[in-house]
Amino acid sequence: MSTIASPDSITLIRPDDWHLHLRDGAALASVLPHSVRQFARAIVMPNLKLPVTTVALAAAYRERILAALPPGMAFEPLMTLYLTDNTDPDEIRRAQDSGFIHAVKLYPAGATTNSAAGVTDLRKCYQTLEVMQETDMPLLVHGEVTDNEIDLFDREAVFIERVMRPLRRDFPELKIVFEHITTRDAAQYVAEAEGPIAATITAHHLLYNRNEIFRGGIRPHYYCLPVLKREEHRLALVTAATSGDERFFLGTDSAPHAVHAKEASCGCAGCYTALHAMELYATAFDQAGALDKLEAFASLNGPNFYGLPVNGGTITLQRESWTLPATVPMGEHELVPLNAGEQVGWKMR
Ligand SMILES: NC(=O)N[C@@H](CC(=O)O)C(=O)O
Ligand SMILES: [Zn+2]
Ligand SMILES: [Zn+2]
Repeated sequence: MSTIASPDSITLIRPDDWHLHLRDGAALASVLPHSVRQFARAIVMPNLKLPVTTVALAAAYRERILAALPPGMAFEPLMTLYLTDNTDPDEIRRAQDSGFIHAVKLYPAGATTNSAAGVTDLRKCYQTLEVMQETDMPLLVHGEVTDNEIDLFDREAVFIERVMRPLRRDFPELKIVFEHITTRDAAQYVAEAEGPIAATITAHHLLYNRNEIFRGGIRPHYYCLPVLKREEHRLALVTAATSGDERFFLGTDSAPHAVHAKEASCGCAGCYTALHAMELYATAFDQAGALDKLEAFASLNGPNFYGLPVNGGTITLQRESWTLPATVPMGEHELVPLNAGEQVGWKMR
């Protein structure tokens, strides 16, 4: 392994982002260069306004992403399909044959941004899940129940009991990624479960607890789903990410929303971190005294789970303070990145 850890500089095998929102159209063109600078590949989420429910839609979306790449920049979009109550099991076989679709995403209907077309009852998907298990197609899970009786902060923990355990009992060989985990419950569940399961962890859930949403007033740019949790949960996530356990890997969940959609009476969920993702992860691992564990988390564990080769090339992160811009363009609008106008203590070279 090529890791050279030192207090002021770290060189890693080029990392990937295993959970990313790129949107479409002019917004896609604005945000894509940020991820391309940071990552060699990304698992691209299918929650467009018109969800990416078929191989044909995924192929067209992939072409739009490739067409929006800055000239001379290499980046591989790893496409996903959006699971619905009606996903045809044969679509999974076509997806597996396509070679460019690497996973299928479960959004419980109503759980998050553009999830209205999501799954209302997982039992409706059992034939499709059967084919996924058989063909080794991973299921990526937004793991929150949507029941209004369940407290917002408990929705991930309740999901484990109500959905994840029955699902994994019925499909023990199905590859599952528990996306953007936010609780000690989820970290423990993934660490201890039998069979092919992994989890992505965002930089913001490693760095912040729920106080951040309310520090000095309501701060919509720290609002995402699943929502930030208590400090004890943040600490459990840091422990998981820095443990060296190959089940945990990097997924930014960078989720661009225009500033007017975030700073509103009913603001959208999502934090934008594509601009400075590796810097934020370096900060979190550095704070934990675990920079030597960053390469496994960012560059090795993901490809290992997905059965893809590790990237060639390296990136270098240096301890150096720089100021995040207040806004960046997003098509005809602007977006406010996480940490806008603040100092970040690491810089990617
Ligand atoms: N994470 C978020 O808060 N938002 C994501 C959707 C998601 O990943 O749940 C988005 O698409 O905006
Ligand atoms: Zn999600
Ligand atoms: Zn997401």
